[in-house]
Amino acid sequence: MELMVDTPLLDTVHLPADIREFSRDQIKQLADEVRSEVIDAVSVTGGHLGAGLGVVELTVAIHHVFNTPDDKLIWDVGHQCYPHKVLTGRRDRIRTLRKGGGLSGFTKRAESDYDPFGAAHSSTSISAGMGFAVARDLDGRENSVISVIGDGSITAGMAYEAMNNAGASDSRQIVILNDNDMSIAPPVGAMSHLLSRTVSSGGYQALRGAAKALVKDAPRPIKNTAKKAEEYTRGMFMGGTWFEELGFQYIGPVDGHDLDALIPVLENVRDMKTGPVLIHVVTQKGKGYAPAENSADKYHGVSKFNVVTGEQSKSIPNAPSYTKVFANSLIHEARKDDRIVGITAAMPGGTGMKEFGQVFPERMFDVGIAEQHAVTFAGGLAADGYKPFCAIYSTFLQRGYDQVVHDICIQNLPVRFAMDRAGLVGADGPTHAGAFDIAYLGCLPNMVLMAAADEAELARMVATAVARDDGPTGFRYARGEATGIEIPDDPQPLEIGKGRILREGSQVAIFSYGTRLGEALLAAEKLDSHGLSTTVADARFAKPLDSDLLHRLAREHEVLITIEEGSVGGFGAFCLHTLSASGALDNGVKIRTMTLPDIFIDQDTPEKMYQQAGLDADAIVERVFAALGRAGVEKRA
Ligand SMILES: Cc1ncc(C[n+]2csc(CCOP(=O)(O)OP(=O)(O)O)c2C)c(N)n1
Ligand SMILES: CC(=O)[C@@H](O)[C@H](O)COP(=O)(O)O
Ligand SMILES: [Mg+2]
Repeated sequence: MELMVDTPLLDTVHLPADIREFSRDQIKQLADEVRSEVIDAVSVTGGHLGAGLGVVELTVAIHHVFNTPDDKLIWDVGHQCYPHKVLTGRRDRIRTLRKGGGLSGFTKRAESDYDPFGAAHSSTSISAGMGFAVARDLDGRENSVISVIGDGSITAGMAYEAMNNAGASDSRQIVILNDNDMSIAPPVGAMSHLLSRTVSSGGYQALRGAAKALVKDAPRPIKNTAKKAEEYTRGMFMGGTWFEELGFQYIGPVDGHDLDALIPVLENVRDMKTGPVLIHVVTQKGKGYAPAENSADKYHGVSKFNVVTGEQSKSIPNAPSYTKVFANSLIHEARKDDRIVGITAAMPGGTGMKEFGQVFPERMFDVGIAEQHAVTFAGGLAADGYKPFCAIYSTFLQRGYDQVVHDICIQNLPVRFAMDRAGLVGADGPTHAGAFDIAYLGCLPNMVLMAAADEAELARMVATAVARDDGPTGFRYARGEATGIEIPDDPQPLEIGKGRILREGSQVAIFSYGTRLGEALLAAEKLDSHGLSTTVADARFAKPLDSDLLHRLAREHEVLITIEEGSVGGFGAFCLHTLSASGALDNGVKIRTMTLPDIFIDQDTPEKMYQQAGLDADAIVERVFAALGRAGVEKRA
């Protein structure tokens, strides 16, 4: 491995066992070297930087004090785990982060014994930790279980479910609350206010000041006692009470960058053999790297960057992102209709709700990492006459699924679900793929489902969703850049359940749903060159399907291909159900459904992932040839 930074101490460390006997000064030097290594590595890989920089000292201290991997260390979300990976035998691969065949950008069981539980969706660590703690107790083991959860992630309902259960149990579990007063954007909600009051209360500060003055020149033993008294007072003033009422022993807040404070606290907690403990650690997201510290988002997610200047490499886009098109379209519609409101679950930037909120600050709501609440909150708004657009990535909407069924569809409430990141998303890998929304929403009565094949279609689908006020609507669109085609100035609503034909042929029909349309048109060109006249149609709707169009394609062609950027059980299945119900399959049409394979696909570039998934133009051609029993086309280069 080519060393990019000067890390003489880190070079001697392969696993945490190598740092257990380090002196305090060595631990401090090691933390500095780990920080340099992470900055250098992410400058070439891109990825999540700010969160990891904020937990460098905490990571080194935990692995120094606890006997990992026997002591279980569970990271919430896992985007902050790069320092952890550097210290747990993966430094040699750290520059493969988020690349095809490389390290995952999150913790992953299959990757290391030091990753006892995978993550990426937030707020799971306390629940998982309790599972490990109870298993330990049932086995009669003595290991520690440490869950590290951020101030953003602890706002999600699942964290309260876990604390409610853990707080009432006598299972020894350590929860470290990493409070950096940031989520992806600044944190929102009452919990965030409670935490930020923790160290800033007037009364606490006054008492602290008086105590400090009293013991300023006192001998060390008195100073130490005063320090303990100060810590206890601090905890009593604030959040500590709240957590203690839940059954956790609260310790903190502790400066998460001060190893002289951190290590003794971790050692004490390690040696306590009592019930659940919550250590409130205060850190700074992006700590130790000025460009991150000084940026609004603390370099939460970055592309490759220049280490000296912090300047990120930006590719010049040929087209706006689908997110941008969504935001602009919603703003355009909201200017005409003041009943339109926008909702995000802690992702204003990623969903485009930030732009919407800049124009309509009183009509945009960031509810924190709380997708379940976001959905039913939207339901309440819709039930009382508003037109809520719930902008939640496809993958994160999974967190609010029962709310979609129970609160929205059964009551047939006109909530609009704007599902960004549909399909495969690249570097974030399987945990973030928007693979299942067609299947999990298409099976729900009352739901209308659309997929945008390009940005003009997305703009029309936003208009369609605005116009549909008699039930729930979902529309999906891909991560990243759109196609560059022109967007209508005043997009008109689509006719519900109507698809469109883009290319007429007579032997093969490709019925596409979503942005695979581009590959379908490419495949049609290739098939034509092999003498196979090919029709290409865009379904636009997975529910209700354009049944007339589907039956026409099945009736007038020898081969019918359906294709979607979704799992089995989605658009293709709906087509098969429809054709089988009418008996149209009896006429011998050779129908082949092309979906994502029934596996979780590891990270790579989206193009490579779709190639692996068998959803690119060559794969379409191959499926047609196979259906016709003809020799396959020349193998792709
Ligand atoms: C269920 C879910 N919703 C949204 C996200 C997107 N997300 C990733 S990190 C993050 C913020 C986490 O904030 P915090 O827990 O405070 O960690 P920090 O980045 O501050 O270290 C969000 C919203 C997610 N990973 N999981
Ligand atoms: C860690 C996490 O869940 C988010 O940061 C996510 O990686 C954002 O995804 P996008 O980069 O597609 O917005
Ligand atoms: Mg945070």
